[in-house]
Amino acid sequence: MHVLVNAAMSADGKLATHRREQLRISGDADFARVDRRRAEVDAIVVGVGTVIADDPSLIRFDRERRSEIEPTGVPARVVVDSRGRTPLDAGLLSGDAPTYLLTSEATPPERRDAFRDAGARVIVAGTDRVNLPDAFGALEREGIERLLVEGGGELIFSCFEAELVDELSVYVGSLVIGGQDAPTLADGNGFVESFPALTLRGVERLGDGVLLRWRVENE
Ligand SMILES: NC(=O)C1=CN([C@@H]2O[C@H](COP(=O)(O)OP(=O)(O)OC[C@H]3O[C@@H](n4cnc5c(N)ncnc54)[C@H](OP(=O)(O)O)[C@@H]3O)[C@@H](O)[C@H]2O)C=CC1
Ligand SMILES: Nc1nc(O)c(N)c(N[C@@H]2O[C@H](COP(=O)(O)O)[C@@H](O)[C@H]2O)n1
Repeated sequence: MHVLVNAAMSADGKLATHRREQLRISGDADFARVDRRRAEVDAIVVGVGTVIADDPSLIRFDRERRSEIEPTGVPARVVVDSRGRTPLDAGLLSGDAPTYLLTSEATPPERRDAFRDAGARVIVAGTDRVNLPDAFGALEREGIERLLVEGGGELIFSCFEAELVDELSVYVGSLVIGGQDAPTLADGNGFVESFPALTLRGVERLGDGVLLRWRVENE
């Protein structure tokens, strides 16, 4: 499996304001690039914090690019949600794309059934919290080879912590958001002694911001 993390942050490293409301950090050129990347993957992944904050639908992608590389199918949507907090009327449960709910045993069976009734494919991995290596392994067995993780910061940190990330792309927009409680690119507990090593692969001006691309050097 190949895992790409892509997100947009302010010059001070924030993904959104401290109110955790969706914020347009990318400009048109970067959104068009993200749509191309979405078209190239098998699934787009977000954490339940992002679902609650943004209610994304994740069905926007560059359809021309998709038809060039993959004549059939659309990218699936995936939410990482240990306790089944995703609202049953969430945008990513509607539309034609398949949706996976990666959850844990903490979600009661009847809540899991409600997600199935809403059309989701439910994968249980972990006792209290989603075990990401196991959950991503289950996605792989479903034929999902290319994953695009869009955030938010807590999920991105966990993906790095579990050494699941192969590639990192960050669009740095020309704004300062500030706020010690605003989400950053990698939140969670943070690393203390050993840090993921990155190799810089690209620096590109896109509109009024900069796209940075790294390869992740997992051992
Ligand atoms: N600028 C950008 O590019 C983007 C910005 N955002 C912004 O980010 C913010 C949301 O980020 P954030 O609050 O960090 O939430 P996340 O979207 O990262 O979701 C985190 C939640 O996912 C659940 N989860 C389950 N298993 C795991 C696991 N193994 N590791 C980590 N999380 C797990 C947890 O909830 P539980 O325990 O209940 O399961 C956790 O609280 C919003 O403001 C949104 O707008 C989001 C995406 C992109
Ligand atoms: N690349 C990027 N740039 C920004 O400025 C953003 N705010 C985001 N947000 C991500 O896109 C999701 C919404 O997508 P759809 O509207 O459903 O297509 C949002 O939930 C974040 O994951 N991304």
